[in-house]
Amino acid sequence: MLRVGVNGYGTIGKRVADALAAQPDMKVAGVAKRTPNFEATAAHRAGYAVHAVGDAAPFAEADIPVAGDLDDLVAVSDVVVDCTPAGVGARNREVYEAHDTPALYQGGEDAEAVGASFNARANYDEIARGDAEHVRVVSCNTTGLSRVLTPLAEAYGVEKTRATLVRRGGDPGQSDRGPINDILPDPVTVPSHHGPDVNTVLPDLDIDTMGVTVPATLMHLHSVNVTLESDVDAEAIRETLADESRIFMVPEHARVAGPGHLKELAKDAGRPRGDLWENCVWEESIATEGRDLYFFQAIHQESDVVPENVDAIRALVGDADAAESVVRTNRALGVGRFDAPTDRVATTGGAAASADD
Ligand SMILES: NC(=O)C1=CN([C@@H]2O[C@H](COP(=O)(O)OP(=O)(O)OC[C@H]3O[C@@H](n4cnc5c(N)ncnc54)[C@H](OP(=O)(O)O)[C@@H]3O)[C@@H](O)[C@H]2O)C=CC1
Ligand SMILES: O=C(OP(=O)(O)O)[C@H](O)COP(=O)(O)O
Repeated sequence: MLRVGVNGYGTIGKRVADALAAQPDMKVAGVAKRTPNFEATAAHRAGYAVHAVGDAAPFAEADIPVAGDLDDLVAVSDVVVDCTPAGVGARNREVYEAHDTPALYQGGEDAEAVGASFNARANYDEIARGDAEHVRVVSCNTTGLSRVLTPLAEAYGVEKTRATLVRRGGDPGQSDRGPINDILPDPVTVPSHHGPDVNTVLPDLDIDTMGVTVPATLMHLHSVNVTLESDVDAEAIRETLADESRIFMVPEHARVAGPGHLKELAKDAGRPRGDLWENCVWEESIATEGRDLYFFQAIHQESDVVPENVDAIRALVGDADAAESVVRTNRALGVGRFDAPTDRVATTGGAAASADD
């Protein structure tokens, strides 16, 4: 049983902790946080040992028992998943190294500084075979691009990818970043950092990306053009992507217009926090013109990296291979499954859809 510490219990950290707790081969050794806010209370109520980073007194005032400090958490962890804000993880590395404890970092950390980057579909085996002790799980947009481009490259060869990322302005809970009322080239420099970030896990891929930030919070939206190495028809692409466990092929009959509907679908299906761990690719958007492929996909930035963190732990210290880990992670979380009535609509058309047709 792998004991995993989670340092930083916010948007990503709390989701990673819950995903780890669901795994048959892992347990949450504890979580660390600086301030005893509502999330710290929720962590305590979820049964996670709460460790205080810095002054522990405010936790006592908030009736949150403290199991120790960050050092104490690392001492009882086989692996630590750092989910602190961008750039903070790099500062925590020395604590993990002092305990000789392998650690995962998130996409906000500098790829060069961490040294190795991870995406289960793109490079699980490379990380598992390697000797990296500190690995960065690539960010949500890079996760979404890597997951879809890897199978396309494997099946057809990819000559060039061009993607425009319409990025949400901030997460629903990030009120300090709003209110937002603009449309920004972001970054205004082209290509954006996303292409090189994809190259940290797919080094040979020729990809250019552009970023735009908009007044939205629910999901990112990608407009993707891939020039393949051979002519292909849209049906073959649909079949290839439908085989990917972490790609949800949004069917036309579901009448999903955008992230608003997708989040409703996830909540109706009883997903925790309305999370969508999968890339959401609109089936009807898939179009081909000779060797050129076009499609739209939506990425739930708060959760698509969560199963990746679970797999990255096994790649780092576990004994499972890529296929085993992904199956185990997906099964424990319910990735690719929508249990409520929407499941019938999403997969087979079901009674609801036929009534509408
Ligand atoms: N949100 C997103 O859309 C995505 C974020 N990421 C990446 O994930 C990482 C975390 O982001 P996110 O979860 O959104 O950030 P949040 O701000 O939501 O959460 C950060 C957490 O870390 C805690 N924290 C802050 N400083 C420290 C510290 N020194 N030690 C321990 N805990 C600390 C914060 O609470 P407190 O201050 O109370 O301790 C909070 O619990 C970043 O690298 C980000 O780039 C990746 C993909 C998507
Ligand atoms: O979109 C993200 O990063 P990315 O666009 O750099 O891949 C992550 O969701 C983090 O975004 P943020 O830095 O706007 O919180």
